[in-house]
Amino acid sequence: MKKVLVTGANGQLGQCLQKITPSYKELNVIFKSSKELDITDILGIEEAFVKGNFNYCINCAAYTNVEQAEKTPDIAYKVNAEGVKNLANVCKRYNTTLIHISTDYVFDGEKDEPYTVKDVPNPINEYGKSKLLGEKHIQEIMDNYCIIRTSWLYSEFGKNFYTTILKKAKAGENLSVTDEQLGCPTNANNLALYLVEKLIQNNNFGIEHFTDDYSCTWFDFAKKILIEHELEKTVQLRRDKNYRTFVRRPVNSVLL
Ligand SMILES: NC(=O)C1=CN([C@@H]2O[C@H](COP(=O)(O)OP(=O)(O)OC[C@H]3O[C@@H](n4cnc5c(N)ncnc54)[C@H](OP(=O)(O)O)[C@@H]3O)[C@@H](O)[C@H]2O)C=CC1
Ligand SMILES: Cc1cn([C@H]2C[C@H](O)[C@@H](COP(=O)(O)OP(=O)(O)O[C@H]3O[C@@H](C)C(=O)[C@@H](O)[C@H]3O)O2)c(=O)[nH]c1=O
Repeated sequence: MKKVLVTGANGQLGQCLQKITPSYKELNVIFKSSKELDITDILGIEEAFVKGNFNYCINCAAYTNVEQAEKTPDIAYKVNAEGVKNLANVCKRYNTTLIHISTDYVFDGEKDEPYTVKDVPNPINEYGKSKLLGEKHIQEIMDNYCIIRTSWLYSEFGKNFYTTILKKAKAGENLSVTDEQLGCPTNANNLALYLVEKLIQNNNFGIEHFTDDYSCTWFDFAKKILIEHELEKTVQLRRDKNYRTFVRRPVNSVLL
């Protein structure tokens, strides 16, 4: 039986993991929400690990509000860099393998081709910079880790592009969506399945990229969402070249 701690358990990916792990009898998974375990609280983490005997920690905890991170970067760095550093230190001490989730936004988006794990990150916004610092802390501190970069996560849980577009469309709002970014929408349920398979196979080292293997623009993705819900005839979807946003985002963040 493998004992696994999941941090940030009430977020999107955490909830996808909560949905599937009960059917894996070889895993004993302990889920901790931000209220139950704050990764910026060193003593709290220590207390969880001293009692825990965890073989693995899957870190789903993060500050993911890209717009707000640009306005108040301190909170993003506190969670995405310092919080991750805390986890890396404690995982090392208790011989726990850390599986950490990172993002396509560590890249600057200027490449004409998909980004591989060999490409050098160069984030262009505070969220991406804070996530890259988290990656670096893990690499400096640990040997037993897996950093999985993914992109454009969506699911039925929480606030993400999919649920936002659907909510707007169902409320009858006309949509205006940027076609200025290219990336890989990834169903968080698929990532959850991949993570569980990794735990079972004990196959967990270094940096990886995981996506659903097709790329499109946010505009294309919005169109797909409308079609899936048979809303394409009732809602007007407009291509937007100047969607109002405070933050620079990578133009191409397709991961290979
Ligand atoms: N969403 C996306 O499109 C993508 C996400 N990722 C990465 O995937 C991972 C999972 O993302 P996702 O599930 O979508 O994100 P969510 O924002 O849905 O979930 C993140 C969770 O982390 C929790 N959290 C925030 N601060 C802390 C803290 N100090 N201690 C413990 N928990 C905390 C949040 O709790 P609370 O709500 O209470 O603040 C929330 O439940 C993250 O690392 C993210 O960077 C990568 C690529 C794309
Ligand atoms: C809701 C909406 C967004 N947009 C634009 C804004 C943005 O450029 C893009 C996507 O919107 P979002 O708010 O989902 O963008 P964003 O928060 O940048 O999404 C990112 O989140 C972080 C956590 C990641 O790690 C990334 O992989 C990526 O998923 O679409 C529109 O053009 N029209 C709309 O109606």
